Amino acid sequence: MHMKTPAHIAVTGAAGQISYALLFRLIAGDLLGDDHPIVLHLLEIPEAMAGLDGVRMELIDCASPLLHDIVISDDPYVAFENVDLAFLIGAKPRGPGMERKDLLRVNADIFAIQGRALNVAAKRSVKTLVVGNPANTNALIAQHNAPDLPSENFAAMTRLDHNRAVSQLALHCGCSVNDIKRVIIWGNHSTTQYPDLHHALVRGKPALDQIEWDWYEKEFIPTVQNRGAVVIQKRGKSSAASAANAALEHMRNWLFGTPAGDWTSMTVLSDGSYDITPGLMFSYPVEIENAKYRVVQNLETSEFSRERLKITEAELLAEREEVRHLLR
Ligand SMILES: NC(=O)c1ccc[n+]([C@@H]2O[C@H](COP(=O)([O-])OP(=O)(O)OC[C@H]3O[C@@H](n4cnc5c(N)ncnc54)[C@H](O)[C@@H]3O)[C@@H](O)[C@H]2O)c1
Ligand SMILES: O=C(O)C[C@H](O)C(=O)O
Repeated sequence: MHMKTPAHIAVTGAAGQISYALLFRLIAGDLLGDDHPIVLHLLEIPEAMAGLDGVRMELIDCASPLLHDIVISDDPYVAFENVDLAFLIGAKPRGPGMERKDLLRVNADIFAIQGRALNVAAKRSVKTLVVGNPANTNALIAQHNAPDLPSENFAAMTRLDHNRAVSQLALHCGCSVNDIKRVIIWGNHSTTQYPDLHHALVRGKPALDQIEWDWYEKEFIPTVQNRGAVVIQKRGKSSAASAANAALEHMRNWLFGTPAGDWTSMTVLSDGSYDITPGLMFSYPVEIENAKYRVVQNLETSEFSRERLKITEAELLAEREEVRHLLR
């Protein structure tokens, strides 16, 4: 088989639990395929470098034909040198009883520093996915601190919420996830997010004609909004393997496109679509072609939807005020 030129992939928080679920899938070819070698660029804080060395040893112990090299560092300028893709995962997770925005003060600086490092060190075409919470506002900080990189190459992850919504709907309808299309997560990766089924299809027909409104409003929406907290309650730790899976699927769609007739949810810089303040990192339905996303336009929004879009927008505006000092 003809092997391609190695792709350089940065992963931050590389000794953490999401990365532990992601890295081994990357070197198994789950993102780029089994003809695409990978150089991993792993970033951690000094205290976690010993743990990261253990992860490096395990990666080597896989004898993966795709693993071309591993760079490990506690310096983002070293870790991000020449990278094509960056998964910004490293940040503190919330514990039981916390909201994700409680992490803003602790985590925001990380994304200013890493944005500046990407701006200097990464390939000009680097695609950056922010996973660390609060993901939308952290992505905004990273993007602002990387003014020389295209702003459309920064995104935050609402794909886990999207996947949770798809699975909940499939379970309720007694069908396969393959029968579900056009689910949307709007807004913030937080409890104000709006999981919208107004345009969703189940077996090719409108979802809202096949489910009871009461279930949609009183069970489905809160279940998706609170899924992360419930996993934390049960596991004592936040979702990790499902988060790694979502990060991989987000990046795969971003690189290779969304399937015909469907879209995905991705947090990107608002251009004012759907009357959302331009310049916020907001989750939208997107279609992707030739590695470029396009926000799906002209979807009708009911009054019920518009109210919820405003609630999640207001939360993002408030988060942005809190980190104003980190935005250029
Ligand atoms: N967007 C989503 O859907 C989603 C889903 C799950 C988790 N998360 C978030 O992802 C983040 C990571 O979660 P986790 O479970 O892997 O946490 P974890 O605590 O297991 O791992 C985080 C790692 O990041 C490292 N780290 C901290 N600061 C760093 C820095 N400046 N540079 C590099 N590394 C740094 C830590 O040393 C740690 O090893 C959390 O903020 C969590 O809330 C987001
Ligand atoms: O909920 C959390 O704090 C972790 C993550 O954002 C999730 O959605 O599982």
